Amino acid sequence: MAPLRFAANLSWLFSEQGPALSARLEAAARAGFRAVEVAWPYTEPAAPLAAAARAAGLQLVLLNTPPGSADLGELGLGAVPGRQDAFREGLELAVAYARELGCPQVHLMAGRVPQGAERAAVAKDMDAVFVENLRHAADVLARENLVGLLEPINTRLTDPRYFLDTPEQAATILRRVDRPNLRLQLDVFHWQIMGGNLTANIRTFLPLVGHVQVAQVPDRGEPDSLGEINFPYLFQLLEELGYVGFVGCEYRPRGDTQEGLSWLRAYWESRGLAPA
Ligand SMILES: O=C(O)C(=O)CO
Repeated sequence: MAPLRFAANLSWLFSEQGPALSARLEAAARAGFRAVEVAWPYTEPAAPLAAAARAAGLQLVLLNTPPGSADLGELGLGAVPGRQDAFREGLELAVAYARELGCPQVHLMAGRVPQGAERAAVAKDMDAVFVENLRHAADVLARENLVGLLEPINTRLTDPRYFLDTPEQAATILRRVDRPNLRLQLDVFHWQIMGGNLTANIRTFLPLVGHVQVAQVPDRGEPDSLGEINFPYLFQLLEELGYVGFVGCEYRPRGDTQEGLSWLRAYWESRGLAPA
């Protein structure tokens, strides 16, 4: 069984280093990471960011398509009717950053039920828009040898208006879009909140999974913080099932990020891996 490869999510970890991604990259490398992910790197030019990642010996493995308009309360545009042009523009930006940064995966954010709309009234239209946008995105990504990811985000605790919120919904959409370079982003935090049954769901949906993210439930802290999920068990399950993608550490440190990484140092030690 190959040990899991962890990626530091620089949008959540190492915030004590300040907002500059270059400082967070250096801190992640010092902590022993070899890979990172960033939600939206677009506030910084791509070339210096790529140089900083190379200098730190880090691979960027995931970034998101842009969130859209804060004024409209948007968090992604993939499934939002009337925003197809903006989704395609955002996709082009994400692809340009992925190309410059050598990032192989793009999280194609579905987005929220628009303000003022009722989910039941717009769900069919949003589903059709999402499928059409995903077919376009898959073809654009394929030309760059990139993978697109669909992430269900829980609507019970984190984001009640998000359009895509269960692995079943995501799997159905993936089947309808039917593109080999579109895969599932398994965020354990969201799956636990939306229904748990993690062992069975991971076994069922892992063939579709291109990326995993972890955080404890309910406080979204470190995997070894007090909560519902037994991560040593889940890490072993992912290894036994032969998962070879990355595991994104997308959680809110209780204090200093480095001090909170004892769970990962313990994992590396248990697998005979000495951080650099
Ligand atoms: O909110 C999350 O879990 C995400 O991964 C968004 O990028």
